[in-house]
Amino acid sequence: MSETHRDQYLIREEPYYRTVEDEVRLYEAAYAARMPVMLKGPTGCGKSRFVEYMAWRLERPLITVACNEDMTASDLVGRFLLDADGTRWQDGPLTVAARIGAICYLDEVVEARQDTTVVIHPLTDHRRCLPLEKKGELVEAHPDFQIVISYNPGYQSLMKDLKQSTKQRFGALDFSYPGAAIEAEIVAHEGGIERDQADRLVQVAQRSRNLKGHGLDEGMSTRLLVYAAQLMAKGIEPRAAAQMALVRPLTDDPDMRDTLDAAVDTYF
Ligand SMILES: Nc1ncnc2c1ncn2[C@@H]1O[C@H](COP(=O)(O)OP(=O)(O)OP(=O)(O)O)[C@@H](O)[C@H]1O
Repeated sequence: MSETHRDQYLIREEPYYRTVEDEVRLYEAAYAARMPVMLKGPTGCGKSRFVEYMAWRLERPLITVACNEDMTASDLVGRFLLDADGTRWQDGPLTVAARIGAICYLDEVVEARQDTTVVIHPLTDHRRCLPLEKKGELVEAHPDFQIVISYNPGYQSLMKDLKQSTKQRFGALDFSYPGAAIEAEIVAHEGGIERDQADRLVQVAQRSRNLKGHGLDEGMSTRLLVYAAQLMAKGIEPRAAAQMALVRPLTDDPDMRDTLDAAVDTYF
């Protein structure tokens, strides 16, 4: 595999990542052991940003796959394609990652069907290999290869959960929305607004998070707070920005919308 091929997956510039706890040290140790890692936490709380940051820090290529329920094992592993000269094998992202020694990040892996998820099993234990059954090849993972998955326990249902035999192949790091001061620092930095405005956005979000399970499936994510901040930085009045970025995406229920709008009005 050519160096150029590997290079295209390298992250050149340091991604902004605000450390929350001990996650960098723990991840580094897991990577050093080439332990598969599961990042658990709600949507938009910094999991993807963390993997990008770690890939940059460790100088490893990063291949990200957004999983969905229509995804098949071939989408991960590869397939034969028909072209003018006949058939040609094309590696899927997991196979590419295993060959070039990338960190392969499977985002929202629980979305994938279980028969798709099991293809990662031989890569996540001592075998560290990937059988390409259709091609009749056994790919030995490059020594730098590591698999990382993200998983939102909140969305879990009986139909959609990872098998124990999958879960128990990973070390897991818990992610959640950071404490108010750190989250405001992130929102101010990412959104380009003053700190006191960011503090207020975080207060609104914290209110919404208390409503989780009481009419809301999820509270406002850090990602949404960054969106609101970005609108404010473009000159949109805070109330309008908060309604557009924080309240409307979250709920279609008129009562809940009024409750959240009232929370916005308290702070802006
Ligand atoms: N600790 C952090 N440091 C820097 N930015 C952060 C941090 N946490 C969250 N963010 C900001 O929040 C945004 C959303 O985070 P990210 O995309 O990593 O979420 P995620 O947890 O991967 O969500 P999903 O599961 O929906 O993919 C980022 O683009 C970034 O702006």
